[in-house]
Amino acid sequence: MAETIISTKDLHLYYGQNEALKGINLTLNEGEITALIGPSGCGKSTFLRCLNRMNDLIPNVTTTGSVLYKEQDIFGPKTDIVDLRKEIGMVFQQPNPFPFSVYENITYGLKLKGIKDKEQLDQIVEESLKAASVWDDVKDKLHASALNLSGGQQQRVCIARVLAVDPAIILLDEPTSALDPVSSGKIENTLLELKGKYTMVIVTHNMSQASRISDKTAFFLNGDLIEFNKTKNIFLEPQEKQTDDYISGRFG
Ligand SMILES: Nc1ncnc2c1ncn2[C@@H]1O[C@H](COP(=O)(O)OP(=O)(O)OP(=O)(O)O)[C@@H](O)[C@H]1O
Repeated sequence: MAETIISTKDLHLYYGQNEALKGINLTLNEGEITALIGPSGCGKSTFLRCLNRMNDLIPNVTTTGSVLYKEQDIFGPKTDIVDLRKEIGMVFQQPNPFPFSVYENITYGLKLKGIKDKEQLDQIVEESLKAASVWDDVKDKLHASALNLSGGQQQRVCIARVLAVDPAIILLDEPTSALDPVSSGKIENTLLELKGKYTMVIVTHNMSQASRISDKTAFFLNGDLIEFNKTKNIFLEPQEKQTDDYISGRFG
């Protein structure tokens, strides 16, 4: 039986008066990839950002309900946000490496964690870049600016940066939508290789991407979670008419 790693209970989120999430109950299992799908504006990114309290950075946001990570409510007083975001890392739509070298991008979070030993840093840099399948591309330019890499390479460096601090969960908000098909394919392969070791949640508009890489799929519509099931079931035998309409392109 797969173990639950994070679950939301009656999660509501309001931007001012606008209710963007309307009571979401969702349980994610360790080591699985879950795809969040649904038309634009239905709350996928908002939900994703709840999982590591990224919405705290947005003014005028009210959240009710709970997000239990390893059985503790992340909105509770015991949560250290910096630690939480190391354990639950995030990769964004636009590759956003820091304007430093590749090496410094990867060691940034490690130095914040107090790791200073050069040998240890070198080792984690190599391991993280290898795990993100970008080592061969960058091993000869570790000290050149990450901004000089291609978009796809930058995105894989961003994944390596998240991996370096040893997260449990990786949140990915449309990580390939700004990339060409070859780079997107490389990211997908990277995610498949990381599956099992990390729990991943990916927002995607690309139905074939969701069906290729995810174990489970959650379909959102207007702030509601309409259907959540094994990806195969969602795509082959959706239980709800709205899911069927969406995946067969009748709206959205
Ligand atoms: N920072 C914000 N301030 C105010 N309203 C917001 C903010 N971010 C999102 N919203 C609103 O919340 C709702 C859900 O948006 P969200 O970005 O979560 O949807 P989405 O499903 O991820 O959309 P997309 O697929 O276009 O990225 C929308 O009505 C959106 O306008």
